[in-house]
Amino acid sequence: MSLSSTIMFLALPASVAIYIVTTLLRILIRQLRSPLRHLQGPPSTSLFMGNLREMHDQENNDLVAQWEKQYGSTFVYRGFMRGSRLMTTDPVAVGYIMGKAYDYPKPDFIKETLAKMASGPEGLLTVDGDDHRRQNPAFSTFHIKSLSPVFWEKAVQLRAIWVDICFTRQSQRSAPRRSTRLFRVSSDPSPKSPRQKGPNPIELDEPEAISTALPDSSSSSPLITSRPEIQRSLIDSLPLNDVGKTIDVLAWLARATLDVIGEAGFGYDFRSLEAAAQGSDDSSELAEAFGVIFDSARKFRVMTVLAAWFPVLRIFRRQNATMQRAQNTMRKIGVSLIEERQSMVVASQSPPEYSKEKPPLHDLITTMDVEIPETDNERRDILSILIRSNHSSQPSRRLSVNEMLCQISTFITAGHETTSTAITWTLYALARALDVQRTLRMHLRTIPLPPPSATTLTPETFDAILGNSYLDSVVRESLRLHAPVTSTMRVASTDDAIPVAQPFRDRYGGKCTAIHVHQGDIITIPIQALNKSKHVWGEDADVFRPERWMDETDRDVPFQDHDGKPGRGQKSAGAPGLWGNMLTFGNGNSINGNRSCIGYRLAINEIKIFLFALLRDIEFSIDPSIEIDKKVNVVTRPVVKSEPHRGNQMPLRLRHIPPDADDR
Ligand code: HEM
Repeated sequence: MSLSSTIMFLALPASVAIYIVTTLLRILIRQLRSPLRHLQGPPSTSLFMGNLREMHDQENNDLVAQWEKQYGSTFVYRGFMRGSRLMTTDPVAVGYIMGKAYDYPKPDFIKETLAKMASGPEGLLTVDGDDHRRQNPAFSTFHIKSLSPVFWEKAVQLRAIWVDICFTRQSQRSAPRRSTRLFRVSSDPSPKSPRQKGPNPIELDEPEAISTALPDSSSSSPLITSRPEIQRSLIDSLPLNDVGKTIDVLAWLARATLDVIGEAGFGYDFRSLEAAAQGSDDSSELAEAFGVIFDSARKFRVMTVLAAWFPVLRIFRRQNATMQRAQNTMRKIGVSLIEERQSMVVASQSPPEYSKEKPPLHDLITTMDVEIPETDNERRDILSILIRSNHSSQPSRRLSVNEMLCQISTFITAGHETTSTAITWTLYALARALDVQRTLRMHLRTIPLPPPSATTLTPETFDAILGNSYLDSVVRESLRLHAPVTSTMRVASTDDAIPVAQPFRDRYGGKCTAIHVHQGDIITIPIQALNKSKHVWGEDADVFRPERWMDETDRDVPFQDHDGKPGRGQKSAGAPGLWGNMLTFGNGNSINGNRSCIGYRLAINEIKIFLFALLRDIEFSIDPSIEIDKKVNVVTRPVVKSEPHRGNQMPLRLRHIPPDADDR
């Protein structure tokens, strides 16, 4: 071999080795320079994974609360390669970090996972700095209340399907299994999992124990129509069934909330409920495509983590043909939705009013419920409103087509499983607390239904539902105890000293009055642990007690939700949150970066309207021997502890309670 070919032969491995060594050195030096190394915290249990493995079960074993007890409110745990990561439950520190979203953005590996999870690199969830500053105002003009009929229609459709499965088809065995790859709702999509073989996600394996959720597809019941008047008139004449049936409510709710976000987000009919109710694989093209992308991104990939440190690895990522097809489909449908809305806006608004500026940033969240003028032929979905607002803003501030496309997938990613798990956890909490469920039902029954001929509820009825204080307390309490997003992460973009409410001790016993961080340090905000903190919520912080939100004596801290309504329920000052002084929907500061949830009002209204439709005359209970665990994969979903192989599920028993029956 000649000298030059020997050099060539050695050059590649040598450069790879140099690249790896320098990157590792860079990581090591950064860790050695980080002031976080002086903080106390649990010993690392693995060289490569630090404490990450034990953290996998943190929502079930109160790990953060235990660490907090041992090391105080501010401490470090170890991440990949044993890097120190800050964890703090100090309310001032959390408020400071969350309130400076542009100085403390999401770490790259989180943004990348979210982007891959279909929200795209240019959606609101993933953009930073000026792009975020420019995009965020576009979301300020949702008129959430005008979406109530959409929530009602889907809630009633779901209710009718459940009624059909549980009360009118009892003698019938389940329909044959059908294969669909859409929304397996499984936390373990490995090939060994029984779910992987392809049964319908809402069909469980033991028909005797848990009813398969699919009705006989050969006889499509009128109950699965989405026409509310037909459903309501049938509901009241249902037979009382004392035994009831058990179904996996999570899988059904995932479909219902997908349909909602399709309609409310961009006027698209996913037909996901309808398809499942008819036992068919034939849901919409977009639902299929999103399912492919979302399922694949949800899988934990070491490659994604490694690529955060070794960016060169990104070029080796394989994009298989199915994934490519799914992305093309999403793009094709997204572009046609945008074009259709754009031409409607141009037709209704000419010439465009370029002079109108967007509202100043600090008005954004507070204006979310503002009435916007709408003509009959204007669509009210979020995309249409976004396009109208885009059209009338200065050209330099407009969203590009790519950015619009990313918002479509952002709505689906951020607004669908968050809400379905929130409703699921609420039904679960109510199933475990039947007395609370009875009280809630009593309150819901005081809200009159319109005559059977009505196609939807009146604005007054929607107002009565959304303003019902017991329902509001139940939803707040459930979202406190069962936050669908249980933690979030930030990275320090500069060296900083984070203020704290409580001084804490470093590992040498020294007193610290601020948390010093170095650029690049990673921070975890333990949303669930903060929501359950005994310092804030009292000794019964772990208990589902909606009354805590109604009790005047509990409200000793003045606080306002971002929409100006009085914040309620906190015993002492907790971390400031967007809603109800809890971090379930994150938090932000309109001046230094607001990354709080733009969909929180939509989600709350949707949850309330679903609960109203489902709980008025159906009782939800759970077999007391079933233990439910939480499993985090971006969103925190339930699993049956003894059946981890079945993936995510929430088997609840449904019993019909006629309107005039005493439901005890
Ligand atoms: C119960 C339901 C929901 C929960 C618990 C929830 C929770 C959250 C949380 C915790 C954040 C902040 C994440 C962080 O700072 O790291 C967030 C952000 C966000 N949410 Fe939600 N969300 C819900 C429903 C929705 C809905 C229905 C939509 C859309 C229509 C939505 C859209 C978004 C978007 C776009 C962001 C990113 C905002 C930004 O970074 O500027 N969410 N959500």
